[in-house]
Amino acid sequence: MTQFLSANDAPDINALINSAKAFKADPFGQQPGRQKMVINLFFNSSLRTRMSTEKAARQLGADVITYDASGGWGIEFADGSVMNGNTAEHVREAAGVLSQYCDVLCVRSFPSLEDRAADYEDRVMKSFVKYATVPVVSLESATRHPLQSLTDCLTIAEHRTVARPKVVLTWAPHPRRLPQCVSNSFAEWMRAWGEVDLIVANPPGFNLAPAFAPKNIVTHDQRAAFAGADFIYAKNWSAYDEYGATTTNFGDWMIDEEKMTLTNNAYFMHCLPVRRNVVVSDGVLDGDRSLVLQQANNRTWAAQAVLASLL
Ligand SMILES: NCCC[C@H](NC(=O)CCC(=O)O)C(=O)O
Ligand SMILES: NC(=O)OP(=O)(O)O
Repeated sequence: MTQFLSANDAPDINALINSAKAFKADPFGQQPGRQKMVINLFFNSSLRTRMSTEKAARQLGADVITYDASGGWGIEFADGSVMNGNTAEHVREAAGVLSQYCDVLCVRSFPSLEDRAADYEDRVMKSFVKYATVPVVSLESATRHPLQSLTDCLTIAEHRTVARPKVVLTWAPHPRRLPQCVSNSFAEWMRAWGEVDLIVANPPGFNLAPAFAPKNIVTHDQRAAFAGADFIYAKNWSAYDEYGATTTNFGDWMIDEEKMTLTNNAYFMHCLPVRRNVVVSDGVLDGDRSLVLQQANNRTWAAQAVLASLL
């Protein structure tokens, strides 16, 4: 692996899952990070990604610097721009400088949700890849969250009781408009992994980009989708078609105990952070089929598998 931005960068997902399992069993078992440096650059908030990636780097023997880029110099991404506005340095210099300070560069940069073409070009992440001379890891870009998705594969692999579980990715209400990244990436990885039957349930107008969720796996009937499901993966996302739009007219999309009875005693999954009693009821989140804390734990092992491969 030379970078980690999408499922395309992981030619063998089961090998990564097995590597993550090995680190979970023996966190300090390999130290490919000794005398190496990992830099984490965050343009947006984080709890899990920040802590688990730092922990992963340290357990591999690496040193790690985390930088809150939202409080730093404004970075320019447009080529040929006359920089007489608010941006103080160009990504060409920023990426070039940081590459001299580290062996792996990890970046989080959410979408604008204003300009679909710009967001779906993944310009920020791609610019760091273009101008960095070290491997780049996505900590959630404008379109994807691959470390979360690898974690989700690991968590499903650990908990499935049938070879090919039914997995439902369901839209859920939220008071703010959120990125499509987690959901795009989850669908991308489930399909690339090829070991689950994936259905995506969302209200009309909220279909994900067809490249991630083709029409034949999408339904607008959440209750029908839940029938016989082994895993329910909940997430809000804003609209792709009417880009960035959301609704406060949520309808009956929150996940609660009654809906979970439609499933095959399914596990409940969410990447966190989650809005209680908006996305999911307390009863489901605190219930014994909720995997949200196990998922957050698995973030460390997934990050360790990826960083070990790149270091
Ligand atoms: N990294 C995991 C999710 C990050 C982000 N969630 C959020 O912004 C939630 C914020 C809130 O609940 O206000 C998202 O949906 O992509
Ligand atoms: N799941 C996840 O990425 O959480 P953070 O946004 O807190 O890093």
